[in-house]
Amino acid sequence: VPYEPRSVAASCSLSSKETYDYIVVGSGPGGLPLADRLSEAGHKVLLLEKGPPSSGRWGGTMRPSWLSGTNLTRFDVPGLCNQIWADRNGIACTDYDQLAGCILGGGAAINSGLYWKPHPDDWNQSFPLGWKAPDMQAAVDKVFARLPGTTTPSMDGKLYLPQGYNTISAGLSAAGWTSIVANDQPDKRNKTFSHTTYYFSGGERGGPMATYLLTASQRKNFAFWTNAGVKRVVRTGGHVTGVEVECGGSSGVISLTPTTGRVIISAGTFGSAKILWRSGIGPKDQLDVVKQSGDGSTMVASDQWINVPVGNNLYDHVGTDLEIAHPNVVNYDFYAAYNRPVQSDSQAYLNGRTGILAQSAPNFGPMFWDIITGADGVNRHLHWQARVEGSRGTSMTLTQYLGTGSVSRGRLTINSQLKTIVSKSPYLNDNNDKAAVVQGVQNLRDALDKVSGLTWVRPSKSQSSSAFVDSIPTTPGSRNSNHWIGTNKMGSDDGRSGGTAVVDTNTKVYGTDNLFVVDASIFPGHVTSNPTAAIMIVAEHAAAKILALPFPAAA
Ligand SMILES: Cc1cc2nc3c(=O)[nH]c(=O)nc-3n(C[C@H](O)[C@H](O)[C@H](O)COP(=O)(O)OP(=O)(O)OC[C@H]3O[C@@H](n4cnc5c(N)ncnc54)[C@H](O)[C@@H]3O)c2cc1C
Repeated sequence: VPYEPRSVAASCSLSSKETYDYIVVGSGPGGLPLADRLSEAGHKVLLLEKGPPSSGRWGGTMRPSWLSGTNLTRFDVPGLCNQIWADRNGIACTDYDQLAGCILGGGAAINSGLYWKPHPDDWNQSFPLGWKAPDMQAAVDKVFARLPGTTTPSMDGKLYLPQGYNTISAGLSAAGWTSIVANDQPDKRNKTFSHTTYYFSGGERGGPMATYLLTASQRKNFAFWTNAGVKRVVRTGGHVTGVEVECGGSSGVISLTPTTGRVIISAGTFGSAKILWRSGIGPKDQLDVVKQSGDGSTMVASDQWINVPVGNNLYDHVGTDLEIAHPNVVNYDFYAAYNRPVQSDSQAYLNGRTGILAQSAPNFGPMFWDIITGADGVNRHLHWQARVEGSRGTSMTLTQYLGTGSVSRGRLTINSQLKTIVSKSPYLNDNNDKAAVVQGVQNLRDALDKVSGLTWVRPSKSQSSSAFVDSIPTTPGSRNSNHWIGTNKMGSDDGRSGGTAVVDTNTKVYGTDNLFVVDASIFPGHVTSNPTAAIMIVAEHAAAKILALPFPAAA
């Protein structure tokens, strides 16, 4: 029943004649802050989520037997996050060729919870005017006031199995890299290292589902439905009047408040592009594919199509995995913790939210950073994350992400089964991007060279950094980081007239007057580190901009 404060989502009600001031599509780190801020401002808001509930708080039920009788699911326990690699049935979206969460919370229900205040360059290098670092500070503060994050997720304040962290950080320190508290010093991301910051709280995942969604759900002017997927927006020219929703095997149209209603699409880098294409918004070649698909007979007429470059500007952190081994490193079997947990560990977690299972699998840390200035004068940011995982019992994998400053881009397209496809890989299409990755690998090898007892597994001692980087294919299968951005790029260069942008600097889709996109898909370029915090910050900033926008005059 809509409009009652609730602890679980209502089921969809397609015959409802209710109208809404805002319909927010998608409950990831983009959609949840929006839904909260818009309802906080007194508007009548409906949040539509395609997937099922995740966290026990919201009625989720997927749990191993040792969580029976609790209100916890696999999504709530940080140490069980690796389960996504073992079993993603009913959790991952099936209509993309890449991994994404189609579940309440989106990526924030299934990810490892790594959580970073962005470096000023993250905004300044690629975001448009109005979205530079000083403009974003208020939104940064709002997000971190709601969700401060922690470097010690276990409720006893201890870090468990820190041997890997200690080994690598001692090596970096000896090589002159500096220890920082990452979220206290977001501008220090050059030859620095820190403990891992998570958005977890109370020993559980928490995150936007336990903050923004919680406050929204307490308002009578807020409703949310799970298992309710949006097929397309319904529009007349540039004015959206509602959304077509599919749930429980049927479909129907949920309408906006006439004239002043608005739709915010926050369905993620793949999902938001797909909804736009199905709504007749995108490049002609992609709309032609939709026209030929099962959607064709009910698709908006071609003279109503809005030609903007949806799907271009696709990017993801370029992942490059190195592996070392060291006798001090202690491995923990997080996969076994699902069905056969070490009794003392599961009890510690259940009794007081303490121990190794309050930390993300597979035991991350340290995190470290490097900035490489390219021959083109651009500063490229490298984020490194170490985790206890690899081919040996004493291995650690050191993953390098190339983010801020990278200029390579790919393309997302849609096929006739309406599945989104990464048709042009976005990794290392630019020589200076590649040179930064190679230099970063070399800098790390130099830094860890003197660590006594450390063995390089990958690359081997004899392989050059350049040959090593060349040996890894530049395909999503070998390089993806699951940090996809960019398909609905934000900018002031209107994509209808040869520009690169799909949404303007108020996040409104060009050619429409009440359709917005707010999620990772609007990022013009990447940020330095794992993007969840940055996406929430973008959502806070967008909420303020959208709330300040005047409504169109009544016809
Ligand atoms: C395995 C994994 C690990 C990761 N680890 C980290 C990490 O540790 N730290 C970090 O910062 N980032 C991490 N990320 C990345 C991060 O989770 C994503 O960048 C982020 O969730 C994207 O946010 P979003 O709001 O743009 O989209 P999403 O989180 O993808 O949310 C989109 C939501 O929209 C819903 N949706 C889609 N289509 C429709 C539709 N048609 N109708 C209704 N609803 C729809 C989806 O079900 C989903 O809930 C990870 C990602 C993955 C997959």
